[in-house]
Amino acid sequence: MKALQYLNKYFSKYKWRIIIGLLITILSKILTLQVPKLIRNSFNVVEDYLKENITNLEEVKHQLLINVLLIIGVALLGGFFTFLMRQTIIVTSRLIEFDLKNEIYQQYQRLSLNFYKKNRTGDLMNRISEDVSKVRMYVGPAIMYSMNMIVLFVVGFTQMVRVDPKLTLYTLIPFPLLSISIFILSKVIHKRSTIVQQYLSKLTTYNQEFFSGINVVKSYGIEASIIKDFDQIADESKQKNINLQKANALFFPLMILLIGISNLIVIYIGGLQYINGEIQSGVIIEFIMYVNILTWPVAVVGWVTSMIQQAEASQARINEFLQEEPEITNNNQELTEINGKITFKNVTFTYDDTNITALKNISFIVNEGETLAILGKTGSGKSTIIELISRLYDVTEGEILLDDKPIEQGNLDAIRNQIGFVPQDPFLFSDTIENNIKFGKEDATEDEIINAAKNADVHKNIIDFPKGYKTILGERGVTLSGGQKQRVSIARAIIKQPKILIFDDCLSAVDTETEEKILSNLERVSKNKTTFIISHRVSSAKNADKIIVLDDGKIIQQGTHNQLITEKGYYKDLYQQQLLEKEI
Ligand SMILES: Nc1ncnc2c1ncn2[C@@H]1O[C@H](COP(=O)(O)OP(=O)(O)OP(=O)(O)O)[C@@H](O)[C@H]1O
Repeated sequence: MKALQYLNKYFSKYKWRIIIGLLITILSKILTLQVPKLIRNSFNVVEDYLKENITNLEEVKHQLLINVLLIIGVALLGGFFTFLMRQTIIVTSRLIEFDLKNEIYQQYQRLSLNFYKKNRTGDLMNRISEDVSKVRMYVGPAIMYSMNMIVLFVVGFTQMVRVDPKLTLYTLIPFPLLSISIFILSKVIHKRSTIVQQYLSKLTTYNQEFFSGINVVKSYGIEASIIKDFDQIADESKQKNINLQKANALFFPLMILLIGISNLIVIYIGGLQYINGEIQSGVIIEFIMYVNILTWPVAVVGWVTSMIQQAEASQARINEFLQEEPEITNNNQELTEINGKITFKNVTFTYDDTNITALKNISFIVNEGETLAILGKTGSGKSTIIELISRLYDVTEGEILLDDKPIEQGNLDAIRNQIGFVPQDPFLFSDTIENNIKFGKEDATEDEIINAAKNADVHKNIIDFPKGYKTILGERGVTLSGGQKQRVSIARAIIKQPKILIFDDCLSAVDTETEEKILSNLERVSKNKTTFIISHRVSSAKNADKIIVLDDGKIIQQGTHNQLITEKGYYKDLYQQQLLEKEI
């Protein structure tokens, strides 16, 4: 129960709702338990008339009518309070669920990129949906049924003892047996349903991967083997489901058997007492009703216990994430002004998870408004430089200065707000093209959006779609080509008019002619902005103020285009090779 203590703050936040819920529960159960008493009275009145203890038939009719009206009234009122009980407690559980989801979501936003690298997306999604739902079952139904059970038992038991202590004792004999057997059965059901759930997610994951990779599956013609694998998982899943249903199928017969035994005891012992003249016939009916009313709360004990166990496990998983501290912290709360000068001083960086030293002793200076092009073979550390500038990671050794001050001392939001980043593999949301571009600047006007799209050379493609800028992208919308995606992503970065622009190999999917056009537009757009261009093409780098060439995390060449084409090395080789390709 330790993990669940985390929820105490929410219980305290909603304490009044919970207290009112508790009071309503008590009221509704007291009312429910009036019905057996009234029925006992009705039977006793009839019995008294038959035994001639009461001789006036009109009086009997009158008492019966009053009892019937009271039964209807009490049942209606009890129903109304049961409705109110659900309204208060279940609604409170939904409010706590909402708060908890928001808390986890805010924590997700706070955490650094490394956290996302270490944890799988499925796991992140599961904790905020599945695990929170399981916790809700504890704060809502589990608490409601527990209150229900306690109140019913205390009130019911007191009423029974008052009427007939001996019969009460006999009636309750099967109850421990009932709760133990249901507890054991609930455990079996819980175990089996967990396995069924695991198979369900196995099936979902399998299908999700299959649908995502449908192109590969179809082009390799391996549908038959996919179907075979699917059949196997589906067959195992079916078997586990059948096992679960077998356990489920035992639940009701077991309940009915135990209720039956209790009823038999009441009839037998009560019957003997009646023959001996110790009780009236109404008491037997009253006790049969108690058996039926009290059996259900006992039956849910096992269920409630398993709900609490599951919630405990889920909350422990949630707490793991909630207690995680972001590696990158904002050390300056003041919104600082940024000009865009970037200095790398002997920077070395090692990725925690793989222990790969991606950058080794890197130094360079990019003045405000200058353009730096970074070239190098794949895996040489180009993207890592960019991640450090955006402070997605902090350096392992050395120092990065922003406007001559350590980057860690700047306001994190201000830095990120002043960076327009176009990643290697652009991500567009399932939303309109317009909103995808505006993502960089929420309050952008239509003119600004069109202007950014024109500068990214994608405006003409967009207006060719029947719905233009309102075209929906993504799974149920239009699929853009790789080059079109890159250009929408460029428009998103430049609309922000940031101080620092970063293009991470983002022109790889466009032809050289479009590349030329975009580059000349960007030259205009990125005037006075510090710009980083990562590329595999000399054509993207040649106009930069400075060029650095990386190999295995080290700078092996640096200078301007004119300097580097005269120097023997990677840059000159690449230049000549790409010149040749152009001529061919
Ligand atoms: N998130 C990460 N976790 C661990 N190692 C990483 C991570 N990202 C990159 N690396 C490793 O760091 C090295 C440099 O990678 P980086 O992505 O910076 O290279 P790159 O020059 O941008 O390559 P490419 O041109 O293929 O994009 C590689 O060996 C890579 O495997």
